[in-house]
Amino acid sequence: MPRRQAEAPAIDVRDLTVRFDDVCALDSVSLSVDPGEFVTVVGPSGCGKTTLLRSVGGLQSPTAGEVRVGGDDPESAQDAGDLGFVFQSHTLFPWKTALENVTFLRTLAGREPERDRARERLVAAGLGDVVDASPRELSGGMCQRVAIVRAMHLGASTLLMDEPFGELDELTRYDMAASVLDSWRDSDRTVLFVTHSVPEAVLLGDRVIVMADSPGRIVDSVSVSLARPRAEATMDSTAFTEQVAGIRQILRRHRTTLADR
Ligand SMILES: Nc1ncnc2c1ncn2[C@@H]1O[C@H](COP(=O)(O)OP(=O)(O)OP(=O)(O)O)[C@@H](O)[C@H]1O
Repeated sequence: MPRRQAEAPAIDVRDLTVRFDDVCALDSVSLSVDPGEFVTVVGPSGCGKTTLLRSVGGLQSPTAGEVRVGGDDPESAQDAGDLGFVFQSHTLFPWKTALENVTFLRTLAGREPERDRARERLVAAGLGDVVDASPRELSGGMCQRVAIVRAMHLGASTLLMDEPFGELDELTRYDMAASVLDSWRDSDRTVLFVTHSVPEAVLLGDRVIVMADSPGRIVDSVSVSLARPRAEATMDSTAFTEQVAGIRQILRRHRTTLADR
């Protein structure tokens, strides 16, 4: 019998509440993500985006509610190599080269390292000259790119990305966005992607989840009606500008000021 339940959502979050002492980071959040869907999450600082991602990844226990990944609990999904992560700051192994960092997670998950393919991915990410360099020889942005390549190379069916482009300069940001979109299109991978940038959320996502704070909650889910494939030029279209403006309006409507708290 296949381990994955065919009809199960890739990610199923039900009535998830996470409290830290007197902070309600997430208040009864529910979210269902279809297999193969690319879902982006935006919201003000402190609204619980990272807590949501960490909960889906099994790195944060719920105070109440439930999280399933492909029908399993997140810990089992992670053990099976079904979950890949990219965090705001990279978590490379300092004693391994860029290439070894990319192949090592596959080995840990019991898969073939596919070194040649890993090398190709690094070259495509503009890292061809530093394949054999160690992280301490690379800039922060280069390390972050290695971490993104590593997550894509792992081949996990669900990828959780938390502000992965935060450390990258403007142009590299769009190069990496294009690379993530290419890799996603060529797979049946599900992506949950947190960003502070509404344009980035619209450029990448099939759907944008809009969150608000105090308490952290989902206030809207907006389908992105732009055709794929999308590229930097997509951002010049009127349809793109309108979607971005619509989401910014939702964010503004739910914005709390310090005086509201
Ligand atoms: N381990 C923790 N202990 C105590 N409070 C925490 C912890 N983790 C998060 N919080 C609090 O929970 C709330 C949500 O934090 P979280 O990092 O999920 O927000 P975020 O939307 O990702 O923020 P940002 O956009 O600034 O990264 C914040 O008020 C934060 O201070």
